Amino acid sequence: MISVAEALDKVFALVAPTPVEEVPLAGAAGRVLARPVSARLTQPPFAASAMDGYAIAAADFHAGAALIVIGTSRAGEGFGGTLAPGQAVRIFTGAPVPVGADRVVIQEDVSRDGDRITLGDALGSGTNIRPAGADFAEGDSIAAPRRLRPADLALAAAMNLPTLPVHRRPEVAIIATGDELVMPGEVPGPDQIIASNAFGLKAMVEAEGGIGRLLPIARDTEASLKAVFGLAEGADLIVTIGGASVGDHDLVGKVAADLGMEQAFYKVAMRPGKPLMAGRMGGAAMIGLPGNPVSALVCATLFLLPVLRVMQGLPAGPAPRLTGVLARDLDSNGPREHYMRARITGAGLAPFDTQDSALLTILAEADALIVRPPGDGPRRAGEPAEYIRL
Ligand SMILES: Nc1nc2c(c(=O)[nH]1)N[C@H]1C(S)=C(S)[C@@H](COP(=O)(O)OP(=O)(O)OC[C@H]3O[C@@H](n4cnc5c(N)ncnc54)[C@H](O)[C@@H]3O)O[C@H]1N2
Ligand code: MOO
Repeated sequence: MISVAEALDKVFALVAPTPVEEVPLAGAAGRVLARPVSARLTQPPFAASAMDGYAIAAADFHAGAALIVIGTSRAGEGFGGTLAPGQAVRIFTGAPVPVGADRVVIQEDVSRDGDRITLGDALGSGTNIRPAGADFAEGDSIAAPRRLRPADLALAAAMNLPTLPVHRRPEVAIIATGDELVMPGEVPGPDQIIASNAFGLKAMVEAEGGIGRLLPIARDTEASLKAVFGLAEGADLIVTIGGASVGDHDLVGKVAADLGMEQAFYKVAMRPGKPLMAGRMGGAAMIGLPGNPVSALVCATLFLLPVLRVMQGLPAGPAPRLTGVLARDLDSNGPREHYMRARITGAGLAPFDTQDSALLTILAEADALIVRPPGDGPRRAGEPAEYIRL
């Protein structure tokens, strides 16, 4: 059995970034910028007032100065003339600072009588002027690759970039397998349960920037599995759930091989998630997840999300790990890397008493996976431990 790190490298080797497409800013949130983009203009394009007040010359900046107001500069319409010492221009936030003015005195520090103003006794020290280019200059760039956050979109808009080059959303076909499964809302037979994993997986795929395509449930026959694999045509990645283990009805590996899958690995030294497989199948990468709900979603956290990032042009790397302290003692770990469902509490990381990989209620309550290396000795409360945030 290979380690989680080795398996992850093999999964990364199965995929490449998707092609680049140009999308309107309004649809670019969460997408990954594919190449650097440059500002088409300078911001602010002119020296601008940061406050509402009066623009004056430096020579007049002293308490009690009496000045004549000769015009107005407001955002969208500046003052066309030149200001001389002894003069002031009424100015508003965002407006161009007139030629000849060196600072803006806020209106709270000024008394006005008709066209005359007198500066007060306690004047603030700042110029209240934002120089041209204070934010960015024409040609300045946003680096790539980069997951676009709201502030990035506002910045790109300010740079006068109406569209951005991003990687196409990877399309992920999700195939649940098993005779025991029916869809939510259906009435299960006496030996049946509801297919749940695919809904969690689709949500994970979409939160990471991909498109999740739920295919019909494949039954435990070669013909049914083959038919559903056929429906995955065109996907960048095929994810199967279940049928991965060693039982007589675990057919995913066999059918995938019959359909030409080149297997990169089968079985990983991890808990949960041991019967994980991956390979390439036709034009797509394929990841075969174990059927137990927690195993499927933990494997997706460790493999599917990182691989989706790579497919969108982001650097290859494992699920980010943080360090916390244990809220209670832990027994020694076995030979597989253990991802323990845990809660982050005031006292530290508190693993749930039961770690059965079938229990979705526990996973839904968990906000961390404590990572225990293979063979890790017993641990005491208060010792540091690595974890993955859920
Ligand atoms: N003799 C052995 N038996 C098992 C081994 C082993 O090494 N030797 N490994 C166990 C481990 S670990 C896991 S994990 C499971 C994984 O098995 P499969 O991937 O073949 O999964 P299934 O048998 O199809 O299903 C397991 C379990 O999960 C339920 N399931 C499946 N799909 C869904 C779904 N879409 N939504 C909700 N629940 C689902 C299924 O009904 C089963 O209860 O194998 C162990 N056995
Ligand atoms: O490893 Mo299985 O994935 O324990 O439930």
